[in-house]
Amino acid sequence: MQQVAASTAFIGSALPLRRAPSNRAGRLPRASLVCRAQKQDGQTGGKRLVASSAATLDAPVEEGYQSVWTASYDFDNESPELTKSWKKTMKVAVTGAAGQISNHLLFMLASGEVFGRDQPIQLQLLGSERSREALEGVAMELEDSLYPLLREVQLGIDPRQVFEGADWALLIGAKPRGPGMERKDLLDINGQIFAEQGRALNDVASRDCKMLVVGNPCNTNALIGMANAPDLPKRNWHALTRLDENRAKCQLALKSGKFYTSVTNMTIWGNHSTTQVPDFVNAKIGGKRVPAVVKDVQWLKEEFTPKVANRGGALIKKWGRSSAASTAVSIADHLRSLYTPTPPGDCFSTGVYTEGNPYGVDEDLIFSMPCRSDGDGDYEIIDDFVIDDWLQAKIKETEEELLKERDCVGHLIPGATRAVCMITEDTMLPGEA
Ligand SMILES: NC(=O)c1ccc[n+]([C@@H]2O[C@H](COP(=O)([O-])OP(=O)(O)OC[C@H]3O[C@@H](n4cnc5c(N)ncnc54)[C@H](O)[C@@H]3O)[C@@H](O)[C@H]2O)c1
Repeated sequence: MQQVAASTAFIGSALPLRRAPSNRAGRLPRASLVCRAQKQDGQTGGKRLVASSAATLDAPVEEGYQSVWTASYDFDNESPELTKSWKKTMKVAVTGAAGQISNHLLFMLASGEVFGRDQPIQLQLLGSERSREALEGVAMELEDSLYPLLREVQLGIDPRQVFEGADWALLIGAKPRGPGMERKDLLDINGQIFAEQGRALNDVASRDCKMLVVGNPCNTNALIGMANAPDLPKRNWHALTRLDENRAKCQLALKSGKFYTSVTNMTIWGNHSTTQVPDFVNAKIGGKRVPAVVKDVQWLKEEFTPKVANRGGALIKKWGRSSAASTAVSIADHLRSLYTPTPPGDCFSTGVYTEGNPYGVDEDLIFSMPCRSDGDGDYEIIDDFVIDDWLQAKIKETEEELLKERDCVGHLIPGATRAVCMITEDTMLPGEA
């Protein structure tokens, strides 16, 4: 018998979940709940365990202490060789965990199809006050799915607790644009969320934590998060543009009549907005440059680009809600691209910090660029893309939009020299109708 103890924190009244691996014989863990009270230790800054007792979920907690739900368990393991082959548990924090995108993504993460079938994970799920109940529902579904790699699930509404020790933070939760809300208001409202989450990650996440911002406007939210997390590596911040890349590949495959896997070296430049630039100049179909295969240059310039950039809005019109499944798939693709060596001559798109970029883009933005990886979780910007006049002008346009966005959120960026919002036009996000 091997004993494994794990602890999980839920602040509030929800039931924590945990999953110890079942062994080959299919035995499941025996779980027992223990309620603990913890208080911030004034001297060390760490948490000090002050009480531990079997208790009910409603047990009163002394003032100044936080109630922390801890699940600990024993389980029979007659197959130690199996667990020896597993990697160290990866802690993956997900925000907006009760939302539409997460509803698809969490199950992909727990199944092992993203980080690998030998990679146990712990999910640390952040919801908003309003989504507490829904979050518990999500957790119940995860528990019922019996994923052997899912070792533990933590639920909470305080980023400082949910991000504790995170190796990855998938920052999906954000407020949608309400009726009559202008883009600059959205930038401010969501920017505040990401400033707070950046500070929390800075304080409690793993020192090598990687962040993927999905919540819109994702490039500028990532910039705000990064600026508020000075102790974490800036290159570890990503903004999701993989959905746009996938959409672009789909359109080129449809136009050329070739299977989508033949579309390679496809990148999206710039902002995840309607100014994004799907790059058909460098993309290839069957190893040939796109314009050599799709000879209709007018279609490439005038139809392909807006089709990709407005795909989200078109989908909302048809379906009445925004893309969630394909976004979750693109998040999984994004993560896999960082853990799989990029084939020679190919690339993937991600919004990354522009410091030292080889394309002359302003050096203090989160900007989508062509990247490659050795499969170690890190990446490099590919420096030999051909930038013709058409591409140059388009890249400039999306860069200018991001510079304006940055000025609008100067009040959320420590040390920013400009905080003047000059956004008058109301550019849409790709997911807006
Ligand atoms: N980058 C991309 O390619 C891309 C694609 C699609 C959607 N998005 C964006 O992703 C975001 C989420 O989309 P969705 O469809 O899942 O939305 P959703 O409304 O279904 O879910 C969002 C969830 O986030 C929660 N939330 C709000 N503020 C929070 C906070 N401060 N902390 C934690 N949780 C919080 C909400 O309660 C809600 O449950 C939106 O901003 C959307 O625009 C980005």
